[in-house]
Amino acid sequence: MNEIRISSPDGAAATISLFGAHLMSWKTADGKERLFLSQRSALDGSAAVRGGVPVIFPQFATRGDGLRHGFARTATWRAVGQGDSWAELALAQSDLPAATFKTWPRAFELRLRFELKGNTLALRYIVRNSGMQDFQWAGALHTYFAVADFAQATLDGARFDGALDEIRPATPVLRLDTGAGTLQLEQQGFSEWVVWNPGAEGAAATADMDDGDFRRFVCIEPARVDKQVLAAGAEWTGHHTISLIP
Ligand SMILES: O=P(O)(O)OC[C@H]1O[C@H](O)[C@H](O)[C@@H](O)[C@@H]1O
Repeated sequence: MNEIRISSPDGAAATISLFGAHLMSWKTADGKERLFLSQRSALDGSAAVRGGVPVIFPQFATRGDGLRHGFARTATWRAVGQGDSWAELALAQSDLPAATFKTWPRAFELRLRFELKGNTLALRYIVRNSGMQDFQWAGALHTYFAVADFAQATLDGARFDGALDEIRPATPVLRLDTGAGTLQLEQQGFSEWVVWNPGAEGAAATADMDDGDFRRFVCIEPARVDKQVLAAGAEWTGHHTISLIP
């Protein structure tokens, strides 16, 4: 998979794949990897990457009759801008294979911008309706945070209680103690946080995950789980900003 690397002067670094505009790795300046990536994940473009930050569009999970979690995570995006510490990728309907376009025949453009500012990673997600008709879409930034031990990690001070798949209100700020530091998660523009971990049984039933992997991550996803209208010519912007805090 073609990848872009960005870094900040203090040594933070990130890797983004054009396949899915997928953030594969984010290391803070202390050299610690902050995202989980399954060692069993297909990394050849044959399936969505299991880990990192999958970009979900235009459907969340199975809430619709389109592809599970949409097509953006398995589409090949274009790099449209890059500096040392930032990169921007785009996907429009003309980038999709005809068979995929047929499943969702709308004129759109997505833009994903990744920027490192010291120990902060800023993601900006833009959805543009470039057509003449309104459309409905749902989406998310399905972030897999690496944790030292899922049973010990806390979110806003509370431990997780086994397998979970929760939709929570979009409070602007959450604090995740990963066991290797505290991350502050901020979102704007989305409607929910989805918090997911498959637990032992779910991990064992997931082909592209090791059985014990459920201990190594928690997904906390700024999301818009239900489809909402985006008017013809309109644009939506969402932000997900993650900071390692002292
Ligand atoms: O296996 P995937 O298609 O990547 O989906 C992984 C998970 O994504 C979200 O977090 C959903 O809330 C879960 O219900 C789903 O299992």
